[in-house]
Amino acid sequence: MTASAILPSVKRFRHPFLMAWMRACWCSLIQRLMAIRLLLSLGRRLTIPSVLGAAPAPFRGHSAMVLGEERLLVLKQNSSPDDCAWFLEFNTPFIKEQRKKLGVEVVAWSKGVEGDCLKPIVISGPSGVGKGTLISRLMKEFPSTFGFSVSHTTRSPREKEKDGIHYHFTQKNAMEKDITDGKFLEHASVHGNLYGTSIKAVEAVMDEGKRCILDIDVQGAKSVRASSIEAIFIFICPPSFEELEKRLRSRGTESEEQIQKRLRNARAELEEGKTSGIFDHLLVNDEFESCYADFKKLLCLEGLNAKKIEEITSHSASKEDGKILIYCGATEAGKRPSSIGGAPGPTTGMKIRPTVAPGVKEL
Ligand SMILES: Nc1ncnc2c1ncn2[C@@H]1O[C@H](COP(=O)(O)OP(=O)(O)OP(=O)(O)O)[C@@H](O)[C@H]1O
Ligand SMILES: Nc1nc2c(ncn2[C@@H]2O[C@H](COP(=O)(O)O)[C@@H](O)[C@H]2O)c(=O)[nH]1
Repeated sequence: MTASAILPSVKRFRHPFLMAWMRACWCSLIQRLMAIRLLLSLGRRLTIPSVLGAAPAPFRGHSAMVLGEERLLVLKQNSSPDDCAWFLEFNTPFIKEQRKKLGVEVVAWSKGVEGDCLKPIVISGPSGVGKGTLISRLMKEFPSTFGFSVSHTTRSPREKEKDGIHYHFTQKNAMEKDITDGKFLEHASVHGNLYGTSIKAVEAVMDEGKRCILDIDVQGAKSVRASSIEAIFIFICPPSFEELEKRLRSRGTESEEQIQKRLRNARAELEEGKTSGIFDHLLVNDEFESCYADFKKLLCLEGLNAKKIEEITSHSASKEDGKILIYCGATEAGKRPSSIGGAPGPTTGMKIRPTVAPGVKEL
């Protein structure tokens, strides 16, 4: 029996985060009864929130603790290290923004990702400038360092494109539903089709311990910039508009109508890429080898400069089966928590340590 099965009987007494916790987790009967008692004791009319984000698979057995006034840390029992820590956010900046935007109560899941992951890399630029070529080369040279975030799109596959590798090819209705359900980090209508980065796509790369690369358009880059994800934003420019057109035509994958549309959009994208302030770096892809060398230099420098997670002093939490998960709390009052990001993406900076006995441990 899932927690949602008991919801009708307590609908008069609703509390956003407790109800979402009960609905989303498979809690034990005792936990459910305790939660109902708590709800009854609240004695006021509250609302059931919409649950956003890619939720953990249903699980039995967990421990949980409230972190500050923003989120709940849920530790799944008997799960692999890359799937044991989840955050249910109920009052983070993202939640406040969504609440305002959607006009309803919301909570959101964010998966806890172990380690001090290096910042994801967002690459944008007009169609045909060579983003894909640069990324392929990088992935080929450093296959265990970088991982590509496989986007969803409603456009038809090109001849050599494979589902799940180049894109997740999907239908508009299905993608729109997933967007409404909060499963996407960002999405945009590009050249007449829907494109988007699912939270799962980014998590899949992080679960492999790799640095995530996103090839997305300028609108998508703007959305990621506005989110809590800390990434490096790179805009690729062509040496000239004529050369861009030449490359787009020589690729031979678009109809004349599509080429015209992409070239029209390129003018606006180039303008925005250069002037909007979204991008940390602009790279001109003129001679390929020299551009690729600059691209690598830039990533290497950023890697060295990547902000280290601060030392952790506050929260800690226990997990059964001989493992303790230590949550990175704020170091000083007023400083932001040292775990990074959060819904609509994963929360990085978790530290999971094996130990001889379960129990809460101070660092
Ligand atoms: N520096 C370069 N000089 C000449 N040709 C290039 C260069 N870089 C890439 N190309 C070629 O330009 C064409 C477009 O490149 P690519 O497909 O990588 O562009 P893209 O930016 O990923 O496009 P889209 O946004 O449509 O996916 C390809 O045929 C590629 O081989
Ligand atoms: N906002 C997003 N834009 C995306 C995503 N995946 C790809 N793109 C951009 O779309 C255009 C066209 O791509 P094509 O494969 O049809 O040539 C290109 O600029 C990509 O950067 C995404 O997930 N979100």
